[in-house]
Amino acid sequence: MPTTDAFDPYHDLTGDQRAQLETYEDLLRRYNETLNLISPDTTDAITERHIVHTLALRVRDFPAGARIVDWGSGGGLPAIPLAIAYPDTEVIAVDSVGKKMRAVRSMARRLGLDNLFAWDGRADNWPDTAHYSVSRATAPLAELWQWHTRAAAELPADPGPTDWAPGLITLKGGDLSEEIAALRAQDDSVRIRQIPLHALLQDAAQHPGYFAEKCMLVVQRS
Ligand SMILES: C[S@@+](CC[C@H](N)C(=O)[O-])C[C@H]1O[C@@H](n2cnc3c(N)ncnc32)[C@H](O)[C@@H]1O
Repeated sequence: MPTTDAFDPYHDLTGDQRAQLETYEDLLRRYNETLNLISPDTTDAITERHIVHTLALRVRDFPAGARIVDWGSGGGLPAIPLAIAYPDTEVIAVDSVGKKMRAVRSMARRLGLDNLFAWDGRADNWPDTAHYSVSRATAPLAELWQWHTRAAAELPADPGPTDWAPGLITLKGGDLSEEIAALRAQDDSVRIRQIPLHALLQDAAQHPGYFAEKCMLVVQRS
């Protein structure tokens, strides 16, 4: 894993990928005028609050051929930034609100993303499999882990040295001790790691204070 003070969430991205991320920001702002995809308080800081935040997941990589499901994707976060950053993966946005998934499909089409799919329905009914689960601000950890384990498939090859091991990687905020305890009570075979975002994003964020209470929680089978 890169040292936290050197991490750049945009590392390795081509000019085209950076342009796609900018276009996504514009689309998100525009679609948000009629749909509740992101909090209106954040539309002036989309890069930091939504793109940098979700690209923190790039502290490790997702290998080519991986299938990544984003539970409760809303306006495509983190699904769309990941689909842009990892064009050789398949990313599936899942959300129970049909109009949000229609917006995600429409944005994906405009962005020329053919590796991004959107499925509308409840997460526990998703009928497919994935190697990785990601999520931001959707459900308690124990519930996310249930969704992940029901859908989890084995990676066809071992992940590379800079890749995530298969599992759940979720972005959360606040005091997580109760959520973590609830997951341990449900399944004591899991390994849980907490990565604080304040240190990780201190060079990438204009206002690192925003990430003071935020972290990435990584859950894997031990
Ligand atoms: C707070 S929003 C977060 C959206 C997005 N992940 C983000 O970070 O901007 C939570 C989303 O999860 C969806 N959601 C909540 N429970 C769900 C469930 N059981 N199945 C599918 N989607 C769900 C909601 O419809 C909502 O769009």
